Amino acid sequence: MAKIDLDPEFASRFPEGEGDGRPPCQLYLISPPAYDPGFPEVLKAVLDAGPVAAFQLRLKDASDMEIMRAGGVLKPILAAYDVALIVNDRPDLARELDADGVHLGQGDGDIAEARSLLGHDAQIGVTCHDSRHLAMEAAEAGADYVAFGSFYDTATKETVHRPDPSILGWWTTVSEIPCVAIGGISPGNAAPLVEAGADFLAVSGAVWNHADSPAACVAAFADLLRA
Ligand SMILES: Cc1ncc(COP(=O)(O)OP(=O)(O)O)c(N)n1
Ligand SMILES: Cc1ncsc1CCOP(=O)(O)O
Ligand SMILES: [Mg+2]
Repeated sequence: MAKIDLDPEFASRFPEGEGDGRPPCQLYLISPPAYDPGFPEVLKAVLDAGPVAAFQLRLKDASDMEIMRAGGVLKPILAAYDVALIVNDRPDLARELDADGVHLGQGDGDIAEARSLLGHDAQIGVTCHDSRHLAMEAAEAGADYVAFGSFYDTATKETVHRPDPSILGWWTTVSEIPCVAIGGISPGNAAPLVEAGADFLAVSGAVWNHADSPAACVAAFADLLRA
C-alpha cells in the first residue's frame, strides 16, 4: 500500500551530520473541487509529469455516491503510480473505498474513531491551522501527519488562520511525524515553506488552474523540489 509517512531507513542513508534525518519535501495533491469525467486522463498526465506522494479526494459538494464513484475510478490509477489515496472528511467512505487514509479537520470527527474504523496502516492527517497546541494534541492522539495553513491567500477555501513558515521548522524539531503545508501554494511561492521544513506541500488550485496545464505545474514543482 502506498504510504506517505517518513521512511524510517532514510536517516541512516546520511553520514552523521549530513541531512536532517527527513526525506526531501514531496507533493501532496488535493483534487479539484468538482469531479469531471475527463479528470482521470488529466490525472494520468499530471502523474507522468513529476513525483506525487499523495492525492486527496476533496469533493465538498458531492454526494456519497459521487465520491464513491470518483474514488473507484481514481484508485487504480493512483495505485499504479504508488500514490496514496486520502479521502477528505469521511473515514466511512475511506473505509468503503479501501483508501490509504483520511484527512480530518478540527470538526470532522475523532482521530481514535477513525483509527478503529480504518486500522493501524491507515494514514490519518489532521488540520492544525496555525496552532502548535493542536498539532501536539493530534500527534498524541495518533495522527500520521499534521497540516498547517493557510500559508498564502487561496480561492479554494475560506480561511482565517495564517501561520508563519517557522511553525514548520519548529514541528520538525519536536516530532518525527510529517508536517504538511497548505494554502495558496504554487511553484513560485513554495520555496520558503520547503526551506522552513515542510515534509509535504498540499496543492490544489495552482495545479488544476495552471495557465499552461496541470502537468506543467507538477513539472515545475518537481524542478523546485529536486533543486
Ligand atoms: C492536507 C490538508 N490540510 C488541511 C485541509 C483542510 O481540512 P479542513 O480544515 O477539514 O477543511 P476542508 O478541506 O474539509 O474544507 C485539508 N483538506 N487537507
Ligand atoms: C483545503 C484547504 N485548507 C486550508 S487552505 C486549503 C485550500 C488548498 O487549496 P489551494 O492549494 O488551492 O490553496
Ligand atoms: Mg474537513
